[in-house]
Amino acid sequence: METPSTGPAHSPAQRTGSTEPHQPNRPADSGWPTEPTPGVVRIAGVELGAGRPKIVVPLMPRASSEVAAAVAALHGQPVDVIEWRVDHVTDPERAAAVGVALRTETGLPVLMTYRTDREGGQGTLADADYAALLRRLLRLDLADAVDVEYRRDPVAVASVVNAAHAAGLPVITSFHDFDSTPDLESLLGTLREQAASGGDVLKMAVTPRTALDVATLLTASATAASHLPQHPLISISMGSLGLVSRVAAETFGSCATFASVGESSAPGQLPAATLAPLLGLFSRD
Ligand SMILES: O=C1C[C@@](O)(C(=O)O)C[C@@H](O)[C@@H]1O
Repeated sequence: METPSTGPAHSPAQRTGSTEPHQPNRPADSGWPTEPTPGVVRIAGVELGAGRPKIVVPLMPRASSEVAAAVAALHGQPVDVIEWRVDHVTDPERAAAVGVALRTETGLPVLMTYRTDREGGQGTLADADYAALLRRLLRLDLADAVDVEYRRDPVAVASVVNAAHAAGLPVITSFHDFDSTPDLESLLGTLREQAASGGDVLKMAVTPRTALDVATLLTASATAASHLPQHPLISISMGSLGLVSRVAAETFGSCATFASVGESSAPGQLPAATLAPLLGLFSRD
């Protein structure tokens, strides 16, 4: 079975195969196929939508001084992609310095995410400032993919989507519900809207109250996997009740799953080292 990377053994040069500045998802740099494979999205060469679900580990440094320790903790851990939770940076003016420190400390691909409290994060930026911050960090080449909460102001969403795509980077659109699990039609509706707003990978993370809610999320995931085959999905039923969605991700068509190393960023995340062998158990390879 294909296994995840373990920790920050990669250097940026190893990742791109060159010592040139990192230009993710640009085939000329890396020898990646020039024709995109349908339904596969690459984050700096890590394929979402092919093979086993990829393990994404959120890191939440508040300042650049915390980056080295956060990255060191990844050593020997199964991790494919780092999610940089920009909303935890105490001063948004310092976010670029944190991103540079991350790039310096690890060659692992970086998914950049900024969330407000409604979306499970710490951020307080209004939509226009949120979009401006993400666009600035993208211009500085501090991410290999960006997450956008698609229900924000459409103008702000479009500006981030366009900036990412202009840079050759994929967009993960997200829908979070920390109170409930919408019904099946609503969940499928959010995925269709995410696709229409430019998402390459579509994510839903919802909260179950009953086992049937978990089943609803899983049904939405399996249904969308066959109806929207161009878009890899990430489907999460949060909390301990929804754990099956994280470990049986592959069974229900989810291309990635979030896991912790140290602090977790959402209810129900397992430690990456616990999750990796469980993903293997559910693998069809
Ligand atoms: O969207 C997600 C998924 C997540 O909420 C989870 O449930 O694991 C964790 C977040 O860090 C990430 O941005």
